[in-house]
Amino acid sequence: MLTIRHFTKSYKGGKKAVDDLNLVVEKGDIYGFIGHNGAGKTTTIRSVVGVLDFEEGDIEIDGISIKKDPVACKRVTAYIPDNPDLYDHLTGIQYLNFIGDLYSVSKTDRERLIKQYGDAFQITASLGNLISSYSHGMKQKLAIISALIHQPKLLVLDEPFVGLDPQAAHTLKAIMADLCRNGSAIFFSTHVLDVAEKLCNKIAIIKAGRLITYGKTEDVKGDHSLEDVFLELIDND
Ligand SMILES: Nc1ncnc2c1ncn2[C@@H]1O[C@H](COP(=O)(O)OP(=O)(O)OP(=O)(O)O)[C@@H](O)[C@H]1O
Repeated sequence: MLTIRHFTKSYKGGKKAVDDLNLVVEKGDIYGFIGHNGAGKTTTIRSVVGVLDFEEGDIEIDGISIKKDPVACKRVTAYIPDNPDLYDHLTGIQYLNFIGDLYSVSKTDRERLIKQYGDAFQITASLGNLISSYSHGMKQKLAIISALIHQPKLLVLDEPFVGLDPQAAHTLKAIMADLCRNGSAIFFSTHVLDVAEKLCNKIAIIKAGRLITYGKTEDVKGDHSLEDVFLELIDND
């Protein structure tokens, strides 16, 4: 579903933020992307979703190169950034309908999914209110619902659990598992290693722009906790 080949990205005047990264996310995978601050996670994620240009390598989504046909790639991808920037002057429901229109979601699917996810995140009663009146967590829930209503083949999330209350985090984990059981793929960054360990079937660890290990969670962590493996790799590699 997502293939990253020899991906390399430098910012103007800086060293390589990501250097020769290769990764494959298959249908049904929940792939956790972990690394210390500044390791290159957001740079990779923003390039995968077509927000950031890159000079070397290629990224394919569902077999299509993001460089050759970015619109086709975006049509099947949903992206939830770490700090979603929504339209404050719209109500929650207006925003969801705007996204539904962009992705040509039918009226029936739209109503069903907004009800399903709105109820799951306990935000249905607030959807008629202006986004400017929402708390940070409510904005994050709205961004998540807007990503889910177009039923993406690939869901990409940057630090999705930061700012969510425990109940919302629990709901999101259940939805992520459900999506992947139904054949979508998820690629997400996180610093919450115990969540990554429980939720992800695959893990990649990045350090200073280079992947230092990746693969099935049980192979990456062996008999140890993911936290122990991560700390050891980050210290010793
Ligand atoms: N707009 C930018 N201009 C210049 N350098 C940047 C820019 N954005 C990121 N970088 C640099 O690229 C490297 C990777 O940053 P990135 O944001 O991808 O890390 P990250 O793994 O997402 O970190 P965090 O966990 O703190 O969010 C860092 O050295 C950072 O300073």
